[in-house]
Amino acid sequence: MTVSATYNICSAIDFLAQAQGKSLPPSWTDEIDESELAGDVADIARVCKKMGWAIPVLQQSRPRPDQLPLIVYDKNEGWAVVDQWENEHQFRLRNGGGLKDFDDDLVFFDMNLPDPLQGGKVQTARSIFWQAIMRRKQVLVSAAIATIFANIIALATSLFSMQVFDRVIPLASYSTLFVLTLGTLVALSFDFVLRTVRSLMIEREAADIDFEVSEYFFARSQALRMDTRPPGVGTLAAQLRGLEQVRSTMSSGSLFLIADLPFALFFIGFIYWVGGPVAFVPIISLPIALIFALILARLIRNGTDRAQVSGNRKNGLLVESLDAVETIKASRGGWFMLARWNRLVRDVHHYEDPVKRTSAVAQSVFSILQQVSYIAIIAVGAIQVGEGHITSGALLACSIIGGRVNGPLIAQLPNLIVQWGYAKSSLAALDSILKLPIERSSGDNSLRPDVLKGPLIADGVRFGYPGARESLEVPGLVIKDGQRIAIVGGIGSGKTTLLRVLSGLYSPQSGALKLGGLDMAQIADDVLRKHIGYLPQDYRLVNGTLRDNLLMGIGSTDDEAILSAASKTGLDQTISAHPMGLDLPIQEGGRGLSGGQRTLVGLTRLMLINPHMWILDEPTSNLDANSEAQFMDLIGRELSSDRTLVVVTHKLQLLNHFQRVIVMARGKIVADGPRDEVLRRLQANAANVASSTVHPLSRATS
Ligand SMILES: Nc1ncnc2c1ncn2[C@@H]1O[C@H](COP(=O)(O)OP(=O)(O)OP(=O)(O)O)[C@@H](O)[C@H]1O
Repeated sequence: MTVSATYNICSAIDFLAQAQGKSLPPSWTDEIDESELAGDVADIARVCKKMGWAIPVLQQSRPRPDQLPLIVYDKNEGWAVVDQWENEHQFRLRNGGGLKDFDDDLVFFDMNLPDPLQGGKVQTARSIFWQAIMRRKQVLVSAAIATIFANIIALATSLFSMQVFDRVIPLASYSTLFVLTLGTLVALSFDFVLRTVRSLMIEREAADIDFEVSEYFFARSQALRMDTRPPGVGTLAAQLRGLEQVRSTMSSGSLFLIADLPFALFFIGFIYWVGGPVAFVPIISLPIALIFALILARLIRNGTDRAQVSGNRKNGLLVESLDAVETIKASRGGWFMLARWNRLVRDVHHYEDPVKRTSAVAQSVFSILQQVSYIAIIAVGAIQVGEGHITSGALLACSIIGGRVNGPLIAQLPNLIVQWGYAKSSLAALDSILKLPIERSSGDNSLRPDVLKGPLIADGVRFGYPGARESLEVPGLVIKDGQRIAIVGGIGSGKTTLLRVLSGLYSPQSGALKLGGLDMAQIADDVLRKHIGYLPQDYRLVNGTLRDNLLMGIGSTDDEAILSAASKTGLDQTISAHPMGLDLPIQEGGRGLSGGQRTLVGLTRLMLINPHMWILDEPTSNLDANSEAQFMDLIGRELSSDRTLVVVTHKLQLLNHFQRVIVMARGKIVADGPRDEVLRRLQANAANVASSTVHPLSRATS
């Protein structure tokens, strides 16, 4: 053993996830109780079982180079991840690149970690639910077996009544009654246990399925490509909330009725056995009920779809009006928003009311059907008893079991169908989210170079926002390592769009972006984000503490490092001014800090990440003169000369800090070169329009 770079099983799995380019939930190890691990080779199976992952495959032979990375267990030293063969006898380890000797006692595991996005394959919402259900086949089979037994036991009460009527009452045989009563009670307790166990099993699995499916959809919504994201955030959120509808339909008690449906045939068979022609009643009434159910499902389909769409838009409007309440109040837009709200509420009712009416009528029809079928069983049964074909006990048994066929199933069918109608509409809305393209996969195929150096080149790049005219056209742009570039231009000239595309957040519709000679679209997301730090114009914070916001996506960093970075950006004043310091609470929507303070948070984050390339969108627009001077000082002193800096600014006085200036107009680069040369051209243009009061930049670029 050359280097003893071993970890416990959890950190080895973390390293493997890194090697496979998959991201595990940050707190996944919280689910593992250390005391459940024995510190032996079986720990890997214990962890996987606990996490619900596939049990890793034991590698039987000496690993081939193409099979790496693998998790390796050494009985003396514990767990590690081997990345590649270094030579015939040694492996290179994942962390720090240490070496490990190969020996026959090492145990290798091929572990396929789950990817929340399953490789980004487009699926339907239905198939995602279905896969999650099928992964729990064993539980479902057990539940089905419990259902079979519970339904067979259900015959006990009817057989009991039959025996009491036919044997006990005529002969006053109380000892028989005692035995029968006891036997039936025992059968009923079995029935109770089986049904309870079945409910608990299904509920537990439904919770697991919910966890798995909602994780998938949340991850998917986060991974949506920024440029193709639907503009309505509230509407999108409401579409995603459709999951709740599907889940509640799935886990509702009504689902058990579906499981019980096949037993209706079994019960009809029983009625035929006990009551002969009495069975014709449920044989006729059951299909009638099912046909009514299908008609109801068709009738409400359109209504649930439209009510769902209007409901989602209503939610979108609600989110928007609460988010933009300041603007709405300041511009007295309350009535305008209220009018839109009322229209949407009316729409929802317009589509929902027919669904409710149809379902109410269906409920009455089904209730009548139930009663008619009961009366018919008694009537037909009475004739059979009268003619001596069956006993009155048999008639009683038939009426009890007839109630099972026509009872809860028929009574709840309309409700279940309406629920299912909404669930189907929700699934369709979820499908429309699944059809949206997602960011580059972080899976196995992404490139994860150890060193990412070299110019950022935009070649024939074109980008347009959905539904908008082309916003950006860059035939050729080269940003070399270490350059300090300022981007200027009039309002709406495409500066922000250029930064979004250069930072890899928005993918161009055509052309290519190359970073260090690699196609940027191929570089793994986490590698790219570490290399390129982007500070948007309006830096938003998320609910949590200031520390959460500073460290989101960075991992654990000690407070000393945070405070040191904060002192460089000027955020330290905000931290020290608040009694809770780094634990200063940030409210939902990122409220709690001023615009300037938010920018400082973003800058401090970048200081902590220290990316190779800094792309900043108007970083000083919210800052006062002091903070601006501190910022310029920061980029002058703290940013080493190999760091690249691309900054959009409207402030001409900042240009002194940059060597190169790019001028944009109408989505195109209209000037690009050394600062002084470009400034001379801008000033010449400005002189031409000296009489105008328009800002020289906007004039020069128009
Ligand atoms: N999310 C969006 N959806 C549709 N069009 C957009 C979107 N964002 C920007 N645009 C359009 O793209 C064009 C360029 O916008 P961009 O934000 O890049 O301009 P800018 O130069 O950064 O402006 P400013 O100086 O005002 O920040 C504008 O015409 C704008 O209308």
